[in-house]
Amino acid sequence: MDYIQVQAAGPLHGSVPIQGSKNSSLALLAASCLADAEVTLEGIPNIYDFRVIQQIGKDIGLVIERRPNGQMRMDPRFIHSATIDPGKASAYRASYYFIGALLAKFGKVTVGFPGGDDFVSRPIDQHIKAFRALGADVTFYNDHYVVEASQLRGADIYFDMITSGATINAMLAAARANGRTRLFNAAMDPEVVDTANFLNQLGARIVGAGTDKIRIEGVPYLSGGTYSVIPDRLIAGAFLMAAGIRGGSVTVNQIIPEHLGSCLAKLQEIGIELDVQDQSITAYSTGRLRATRVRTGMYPGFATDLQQPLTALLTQAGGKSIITERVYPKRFAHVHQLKRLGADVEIRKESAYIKGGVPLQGNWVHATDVRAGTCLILAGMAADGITRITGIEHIERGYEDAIDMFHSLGARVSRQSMTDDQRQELNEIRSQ
Ligand SMILES: CC(=O)N[C@H]1[C@@H](OP(=O)(O)OP(=O)(O)OC[C@H]2O[C@@H](n3ccc(=O)[nH]c3=O)[C@H](O)[C@@H]2O)O[C@H](CO)[C@@H](O)[C@@H]1O
Ligand SMILES: C=C(OP(=O)(O)O)C(=O)O
Repeated sequence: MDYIQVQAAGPLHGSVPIQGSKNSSLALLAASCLADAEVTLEGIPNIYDFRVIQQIGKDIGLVIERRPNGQMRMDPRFIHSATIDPGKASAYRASYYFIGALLAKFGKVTVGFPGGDDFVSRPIDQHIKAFRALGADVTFYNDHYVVEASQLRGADIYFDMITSGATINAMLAAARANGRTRLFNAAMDPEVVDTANFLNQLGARIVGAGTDKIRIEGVPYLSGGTYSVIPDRLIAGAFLMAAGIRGGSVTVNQIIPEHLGSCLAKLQEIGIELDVQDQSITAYSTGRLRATRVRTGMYPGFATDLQQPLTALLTQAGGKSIITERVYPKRFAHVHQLKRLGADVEIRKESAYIKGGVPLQGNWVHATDVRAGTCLILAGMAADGITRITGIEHIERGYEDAIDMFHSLGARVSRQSMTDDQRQELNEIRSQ
């Protein structure tokens, strides 16, 4: 088994190019099934979830060919099945997009329940509600569910809460439905806008993405084309935070700064200086940070996926910080690991109370999900001694090359193979 080893180093310096957005890529890869011709997607990161999609593609006849520089050729014309293997569907979260993407063409889609980061219960009732509103029947079985509609028809859909996944899925299904669909209380995330832009480039008629009301006129045909995925705002945010934890300067390149508005405001509040350019941001920090209060929220609020690296950062900010998690109120698995490094954090209801400025000490910790992984790498950079992080597979769900990226900034981060002695040490720790 491999683990990530992190040791304290001097200030970070350098710049990193930011990969294409994981969450947008997952939507675009499925959305390509809606096309009636070949599609080329650019900037798709080579991450674990993508490799699962490649296997699903093979099963259903979706041609997926990876070319150099993150370019993907997708040919949906040979899809012969809309049955997604439950095991593969459950290996990641966004497999639910195959329903929206295949329903109009096939009339019946079978798919396993979504997997992905298992930090809390993550219902899909709003996806189901949207499919039913569009005229589909949904039947649940033990390890999969079946969505059927002989003819999807446009409808007005009012989401009970703001959800990016259900907004995108409803948009996919409605793109080729009969008539007009209107989505109310829609998510405004850049990934929603990216999916709408992609579909519109293929000939879809989607208006209003990026606001809370989206109107979709269904079309009978979608052409092929070439499209570049947006950069990953969540990875960019985490690297800017890395500058704060050790001091120094970190530039994130090839990004869209507007996607990071609430994150940038918060980083400035805690004492990180920012130089924002058209497609890059540099964070400067002396390592002296101020405590703050943060509430996560759906876009343009502070992203729940940035809450974990921010928690690591705030363990080093003098004073008391409070992070309130409003999107997934129990998403605090990383806090238990931070405490193993000596962090003083207490969870009460949906909030983490952090006493900052407490020295951290290296230890074995486990990344339970992709963002917990980033949090622990950052915390390890601030800790004395060696921090060893297991659960690399979770980090690889989101990052193409996290270790090299941190390493290139001067961080002492490396991948190591576990020795027999270490395995025994870890077993002893886990049995305590
Ligand atoms: C693959 C992907 O894009 N994952 C992202 C996506 O997940 P995902 O699309 O699953 O998350 P949603 O935006 O749907 O969830 C937002 C909120 O709505 C709730 N909800 C959602 C759907 C539903 O049917 N019922 C329901 O109650 C959720 O529990 C959560 O409280 O957005 C999350 C919130 O920004 C991010 O953390 C994930 O990284
Ligand atoms: C929660 C996340 O991903 P997923 O929804 O794919 O599990 C994430 O990217 O932080």
